[in-house]
Amino acid sequence: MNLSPMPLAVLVVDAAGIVTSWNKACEKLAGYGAAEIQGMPLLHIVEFADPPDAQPQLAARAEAESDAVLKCADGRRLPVRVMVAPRALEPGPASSFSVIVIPQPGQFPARYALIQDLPVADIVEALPCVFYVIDPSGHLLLWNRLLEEALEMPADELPTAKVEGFFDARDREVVVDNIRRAFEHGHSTHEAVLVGKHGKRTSLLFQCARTTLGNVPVVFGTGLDITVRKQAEHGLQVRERAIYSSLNAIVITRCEEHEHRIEYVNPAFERITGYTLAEIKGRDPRFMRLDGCDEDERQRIRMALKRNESVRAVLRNLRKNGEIFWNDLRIDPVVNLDGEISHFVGVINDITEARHYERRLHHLAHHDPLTGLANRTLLQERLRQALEGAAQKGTTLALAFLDLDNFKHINDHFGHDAGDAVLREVAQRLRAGMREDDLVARMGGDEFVLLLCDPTSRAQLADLVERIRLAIMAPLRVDGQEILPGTSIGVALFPDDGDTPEQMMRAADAAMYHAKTMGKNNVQFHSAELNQIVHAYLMLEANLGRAIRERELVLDYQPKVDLRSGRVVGAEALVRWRHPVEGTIPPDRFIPVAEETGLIVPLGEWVIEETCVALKSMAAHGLDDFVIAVNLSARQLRQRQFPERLGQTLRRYGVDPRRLELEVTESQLMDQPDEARDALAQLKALGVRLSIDDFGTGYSSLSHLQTFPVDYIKIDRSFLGDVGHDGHMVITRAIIALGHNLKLQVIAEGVETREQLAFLRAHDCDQMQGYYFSPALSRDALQDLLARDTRLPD
Ligand SMILES: Nc1nc2c(ncn2[C@@H]2O[C@H](COP(=O)(O)O[C@H]3[C@@H](O)[C@H](n4cnc5c(=O)[nH]c(N)nc54)O[C@@H]3COP(=O)(O)O)[C@@H](O)[C@H]2O)c(=O)[nH]1
Repeated sequence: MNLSPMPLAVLVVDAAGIVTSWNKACEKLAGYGAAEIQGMPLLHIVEFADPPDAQPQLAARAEAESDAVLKCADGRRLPVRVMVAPRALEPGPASSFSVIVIPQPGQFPARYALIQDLPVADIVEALPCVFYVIDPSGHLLLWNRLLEEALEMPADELPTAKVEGFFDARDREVVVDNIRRAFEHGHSTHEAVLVGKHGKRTSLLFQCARTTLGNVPVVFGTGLDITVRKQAEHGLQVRERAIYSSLNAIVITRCEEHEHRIEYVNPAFERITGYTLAEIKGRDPRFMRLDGCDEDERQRIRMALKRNESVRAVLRNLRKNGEIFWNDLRIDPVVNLDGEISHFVGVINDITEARHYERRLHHLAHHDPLTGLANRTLLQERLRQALEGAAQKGTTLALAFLDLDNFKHINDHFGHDAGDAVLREVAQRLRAGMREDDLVARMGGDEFVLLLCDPTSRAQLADLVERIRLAIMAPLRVDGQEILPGTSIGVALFPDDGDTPEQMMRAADAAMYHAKTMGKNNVQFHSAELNQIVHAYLMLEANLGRAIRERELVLDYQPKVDLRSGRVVGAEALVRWRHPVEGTIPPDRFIPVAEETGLIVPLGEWVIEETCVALKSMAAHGLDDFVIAVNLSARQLRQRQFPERLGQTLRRYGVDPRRLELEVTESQLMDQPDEARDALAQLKALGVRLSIDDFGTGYSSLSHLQTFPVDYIKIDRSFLGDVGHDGHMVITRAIIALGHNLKLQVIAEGVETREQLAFLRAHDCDQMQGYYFSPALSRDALQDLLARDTRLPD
């Protein structure tokens, strides 16, 4: 080992205490040459202070400090302290020792005497920091390799460059100031960034001191590379600013023995909660909790904190002003440099607005916007829950489907605003009739549903539903006009009619359909037979459209006979459905379905076209005064474009309008007499004939009757039923007289017996129609009958 650069005096001795080597500092201190000392026993030059008889072996002095005297070459006895260090890394007896000799205080040689031989240049080069010497002109006189590396400049370029140019422009003024201060006051300290020739940036902490080289005052010093620390500091600052500026509230708690105390909250926390850091520092963050709420979430947080785990929870907290806010909270443990969890950081996201919005959306998704009632989705959810609950508890449940009667008519006649007002009022009436636990829903259009939990008995349920029906029937005024709503109600019961939502809905729907077909405005309970009826009805509905398209419908014609001449003067066209499987289906089974579904419009158009074909064919056979009557449905009559379309059809087929008769029932006319009168007037203007069918059943007032532009009235066949029945005969006679008074021809329908015929003839009725003469015939059969000029016998 080369001991020469060491400033301490060190001797190396073997286990026997013989000097094997020593350093320059030792030479200087004791004044011996190397050759003199080599091989000398240590005790010849070092005299330990302890008495000779108690002197321990050298090994025993290891790691201990002893007072001694160094016997110098010039005879001086220098008081010293001696340290003996075994020269072995492993434990066990050492084979040699380092003996460090340190002069006692006050005995030290001049400070630099020990180091004057040290290689200063090497030391400066090896310094772990930048070294520099600057002259008063601001140029470098001396520097080390680290400075060259930082400046990315070769040694020969450095002396000519001014020092301030080595720095970042922002630091130059400070640098110059600090160099000047060191010249003036002897020292200065500053941080600055050195910028290398190729852009390398090094942050340095400069320590400057003044000295003189010869006569030249200089500033010299070191620059410690603090780039890494600066970057770390910068990173910390950025993170601190980020926490400070975060829109999410951040709370940092210190955790000590499972206690959590607030140490820091950022401005967003202060803004969201209303509490300042000063107010809540040291408190447990749970002081914001809302008692009695979100217990499960809070329990999850407690468990996670106990296990030092991250946790996310959504709970309600209280702001300082007492307001509740929804807190989407994320808590994470913070590990310190020792790997221990010292803190927790909580990020609070105020999701109150989002929650409200979510709730609103949820409400919108589950409620009908017009009435505020539950919608189909919510009904299905609640029905499922209610069925599960009832099954568990063994209770009953009722589901009632309500469909407003003639709602389309309300809309068409009073306008959509009035329709909406009716729906809102009906919703209100339904709500008023329900208990807290029951549910009222609107399925869309004019369909409502009631979910009635655990009705006490079927009779009471029937009573309740009937009261609801009556409540809905109460007149209401919209824009000064009186509207009379009505409803058909179908009821299904759990467990009798189904035990799944789908079965219950189907059963209630079927019962409601049945109520419709039973003449509307009534209540029907579901039953097995009803199911079949409704099934058949629905099948009919599904197949009728196809029947029209596939031409499965046919027209038969029932002859009408002039009672005076006995001649066939016309016929009534009656539609039949030749069903490929079920055979002939009579019109009174499918016409109401067609009415209900709107299919009556295309069906009615087809009937008129078919009648035109028949009339054209008859005209071709010379029967150009023959009249065919067709039945008009209420919907057809209400259609605004109907008269125009009829005119086009007649023209297209080249049919004389006087050959076509349109039959409209008395009740259709009396439903809305003013509208009916206008519609009839337009039809009359085309030139067609008009008759009032089923006369006597629709309670028309004479004043109305006078104003309808019709040609015939047809006495309803119920009045002819029993000729011996006084009341019927009186009515029939009166209708004939009334018709003649109004200059109308009177037709009797459903004539089945000779007695009826005789009665009609006796009372001067104009025409008859009925099985007595002929049932409805095919077109060919009718043409045959006409060709043979078959007449009614006298
Ligand atoms: N809108 C449309 N309605 C139509 C059309 N075709 C028929 N209908 C209506 O269907 C109802 C039933 O008609 P239908 O089963 O054809 O019965 C008619 C006759 O067959 C029957 N009739 C005729 N004579 C007698 C008789 O002596 N006795 C007796 N018991 N019944 C008899 O009466 C029905 C005709 O009635 P009406 O229309 O009132 O003249 C019926 O309401 C038809 O209107 C159509 O194309 N469109």
